[in-house]
Amino acid sequence: MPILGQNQYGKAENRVVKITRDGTTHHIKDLNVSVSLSGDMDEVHYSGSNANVLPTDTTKNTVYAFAKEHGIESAEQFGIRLARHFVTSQPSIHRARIRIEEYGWERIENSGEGEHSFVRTGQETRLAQITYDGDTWEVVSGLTDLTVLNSTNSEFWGYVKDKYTTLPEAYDRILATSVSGRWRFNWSDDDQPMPDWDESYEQTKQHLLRAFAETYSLSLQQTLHAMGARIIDHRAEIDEVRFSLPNRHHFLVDLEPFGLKNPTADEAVYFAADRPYGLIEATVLRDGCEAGIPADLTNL
Ligand SMILES: O=c1[nH]c(=O)c2[nH]c(=O)[nH]c2[nH]1
Repeated sequence: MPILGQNQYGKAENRVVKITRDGTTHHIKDLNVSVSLSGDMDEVHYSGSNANVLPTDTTKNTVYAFAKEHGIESAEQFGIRLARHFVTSQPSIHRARIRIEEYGWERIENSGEGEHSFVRTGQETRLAQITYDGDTWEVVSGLTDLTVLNSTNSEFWGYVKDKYTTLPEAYDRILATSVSGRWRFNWSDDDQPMPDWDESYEQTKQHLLRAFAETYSLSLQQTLHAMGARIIDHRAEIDEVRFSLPNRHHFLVDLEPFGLKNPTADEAVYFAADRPYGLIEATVLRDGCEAGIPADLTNL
């Protein structure tokens, strides 16, 4: 009989919005939570016996009940609580992986009573993935869709040229990307003090933004490394950072046909291409640590 391989199951994309009322000032948490469990699941696959199966519907209910019962302190904290619950409460479940996307909301200042109006932030989506096997924790946090641009301090030249190379060397170009990043924490067991997840997230985001802004770039690869290195150097709780950076090319438009010089000393007009795009991906590791974040971030 063919043998069952790796398997996992759970409820994906539970959309949880929690409003907390502090008098007339309200707070909002907006998450997309995916639960994935594995354990003694041979029988349900081989014979259809559901004796070991906690229904995916129950995992969904647990997400909502925990949001009410325990609150959502941070995406990581919420994921840790859920993972611990599934693994410790069900003998047939040996491993839980919780993936969370968090959408940001900003307050709209209004002149009416109370603070209860919000606008979705156009910035990044925050990400967290928590994996627990009853013994060891792995927490990988990150973000996606954080779009950044430097309008100077970027060059690209001195590259390999073959008979297909047409790219002109650039000594002053736009460097733009939409940052997708993941970082792995070295917190792995309950005896270690837990990081302050929100503080860590905010600081890590500031470090990667500062490194992007402050690096005089000779390639997006160099900028990527500077972003990762700055995080490793400043955040002791993080051992590994991986980025996937699409190079959002901006091409100077040829305006000669219209008798216009482009660029001029103080103005330039670009065509912002959406595809194809260069895709620059790399991991930056703390010395002596092993990589754990998969090469393809869509697999995380
Ligand atoms: O920063 C860059 N890195 C590359 O590898 C590359 N390749 C390319 O065509 N443009 C760029 N820019």
